[in-house]
Amino acid sequence: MPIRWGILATGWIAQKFTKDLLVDPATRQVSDISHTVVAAASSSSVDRAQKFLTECGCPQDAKAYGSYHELVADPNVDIIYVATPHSHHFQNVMLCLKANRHVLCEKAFTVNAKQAELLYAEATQRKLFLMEAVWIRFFPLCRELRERVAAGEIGRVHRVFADLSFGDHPEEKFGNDHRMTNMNLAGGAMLDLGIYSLTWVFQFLYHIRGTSASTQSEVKGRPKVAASMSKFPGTGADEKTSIVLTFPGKDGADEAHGIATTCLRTSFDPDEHGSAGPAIRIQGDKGELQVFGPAFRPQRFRWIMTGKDENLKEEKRDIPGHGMFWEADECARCLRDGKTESEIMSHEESIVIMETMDQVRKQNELAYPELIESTTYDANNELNTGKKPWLTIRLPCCAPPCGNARATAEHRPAYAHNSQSSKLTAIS
Ligand SMILES: NC(=O)C1=CN([C@@H]2O[C@H](COP(=O)(O)OP(=O)(O)OC[C@H]3O[C@@H](n4cnc5c(N)ncnc54)[C@H](OP(=O)(O)O)[C@@H]3O)[C@@H](O)[C@H]2O)C=CC1
Ligand SMILES: O=C1OC[C@@H](O)[C@H](O)[C@H]1O
Repeated sequence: MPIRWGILATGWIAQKFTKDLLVDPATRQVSDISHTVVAAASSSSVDRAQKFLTECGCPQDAKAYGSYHELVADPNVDIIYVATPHSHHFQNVMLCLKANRHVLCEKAFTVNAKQAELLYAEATQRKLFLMEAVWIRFFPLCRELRERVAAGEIGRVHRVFADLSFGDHPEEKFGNDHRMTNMNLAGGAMLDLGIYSLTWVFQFLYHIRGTSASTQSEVKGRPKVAASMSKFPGTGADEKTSIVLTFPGKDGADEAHGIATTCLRTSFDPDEHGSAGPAIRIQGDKGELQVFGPAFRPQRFRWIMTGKDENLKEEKRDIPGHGMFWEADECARCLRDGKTESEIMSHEESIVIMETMDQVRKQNELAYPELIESTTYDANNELNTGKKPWLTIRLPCCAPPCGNARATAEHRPAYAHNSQSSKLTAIS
């Protein structure tokens, strides 16, 4: 029986994911599970949900709903894919769980770690499957690289650099209302892009530690965090974030460093031909593994071994589609096998990464509005019902401590600075 998916929200990534779900698994040599889409919901309108189903090529009898509440109540849905902005994830996922639905939720999983803990606790208590959709972890390429590094191919890993940055002009490309920059939608480079840089660091300095003969002597532990953020003048969301993580070593020795960076103004690949080199470098005492960006959809890598000549030959792994089906396959297998979490993206690791990002934000005084930082679930709040009056309300950042040096008087009438409480402040 195919796994029956319900899609919650009908935006950009929902469309990519849904089309991937409908790709024949045989094209990726998968035959043990399959997927179908039985419903989609839009908080905007039922027409939008219907249009989405049609455009994605979903089965004719898939149901279109004009609210998230109707979707979660549909008994034909096995698992719901949550594809709203991160600001909404806590409320939307809890809505699904309270209706006893399994869930795959887009990254960043939540706005803060406490929200993540509450969701995972609710899922565990209800024996429901729940996973953060960090899709790259399920790429065959990433599985292979984790295995080869865990097997000791580059020796003990001492340092990982990882970057995901876009060289856009964010004022022009996103403005102040887009989810990438809008504080009300938990905008900013770190939660959206930096999470991939962190994922690369965590895969090699956290996830695989202690899992093989070669990493058994390594300690697995939460990193120390030191980070710097610079803010986007229009809204105060982070536009540049650089994080240095120190992972513990045995008896205080052999610590490893992870350097995760993200930026909305400089590209990981300025000429779009790869001339800038690898976006990810995993450095061990026997050599270095380099992975070419984008960090969110890697296809090429190379090994550079200490003291060897034939080093620079690249290897490539093709993706027969967008690449989101591999995480969906993992969900299907977990449901089939009665698992409530995936070992590849565990609840615990998802929480540790959220805690890391909490620390980065705290060190840099970045707080989101109370509505979206809240850990109080409310089935009927606007994040679940799709009433969006608050979208026109902007949080601010034209004065200390937001650090927005470029703000000028002309910004000020548009924004109400409220850094003390982070509450939304209405503007006319
Ligand atoms: N894995 C990946 O490669 C990617 C993951 N993402 C993640 O997916 C999530 C969504 O991103 P993306 O699809 O690009 O975003 P979009 O803005 O394209 O879509 C978000 C959807 O959420 C719903 N929504 C509900 N309330 C709001 C609101 N107040 N403002 C905006 N949208 C609202 C809307 O659907 P409706 O009206 O139908 O309810 C909207 O279409 C983010 O968390 C992002 O990090 C994004 C891109 C790539
Ligand atoms: O997850 C993502 O990956 C691709 C990016 O374009 C997008 O902004 C981000 O959300």
